[in-house]
Amino acid sequence: MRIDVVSIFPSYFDGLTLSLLGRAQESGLIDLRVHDLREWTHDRHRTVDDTPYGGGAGMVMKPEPWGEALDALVAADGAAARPTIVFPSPAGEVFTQATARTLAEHDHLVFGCGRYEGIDERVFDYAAELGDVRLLSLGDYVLNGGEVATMAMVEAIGRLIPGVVGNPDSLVEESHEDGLLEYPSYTKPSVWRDRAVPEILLSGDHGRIARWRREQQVERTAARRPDLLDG
Ligand SMILES: Nc1ncccc1[N+](=O)[O-]
Repeated sequence: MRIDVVSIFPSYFDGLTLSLLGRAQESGLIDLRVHDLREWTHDRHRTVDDTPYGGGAGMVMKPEPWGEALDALVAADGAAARPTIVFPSPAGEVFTQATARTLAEHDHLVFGCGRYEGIDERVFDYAAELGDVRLLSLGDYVLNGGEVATMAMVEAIGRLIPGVVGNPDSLVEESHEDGLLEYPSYTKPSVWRDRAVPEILLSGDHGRIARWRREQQVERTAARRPDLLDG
């Protein structure tokens, strides 16, 4: 999978080159390319924003640099399939594990990180000519830009790509994989500060252990995320 990220703070993504995703990039499973939006400005101040039409506080990201960036990144893709172009936004649909699974199937993702009060709306419209546009949100709160959300989404998507995570079984029994929160985990010592590991887990009875774990999943989900049980 190729992932292009466009941001005015490209160094934000240095973290993605570490550990799991770092190894995936070395092995060629993920081709991550981070770009500075200012590469596509032509004035001395490398301007990327301006005041909003209609008034209002803050600044809006200008369409021109985004248009040139998208042209460069999608065209570079050659005749390949249309990319999916993600704009992280609090005004987007919520990004979930299901979204991550879907996007992990794609060959080329482009992430456009907005800053300020956002990106000129015509950019999303133009982007739809180049690829499948998705405005996605991590949740109902406001960050200063799309970079942190892009880090989270790239990690959630990247780890689902076959070969990125050492043991694929560890992807199966995770929260949200089966619509429930994951069961509690324990390791040695069997007693720690007078707290013992549940006896059932020491029994060796794998059938009973599986049933206990499922009960724990349902109990925890009902207590912490009853909304997941409505589905
Ligand atoms: N919550 C957000 N706030 C600002 C930019 C992006 C966001 N998001 O969740 O994708």
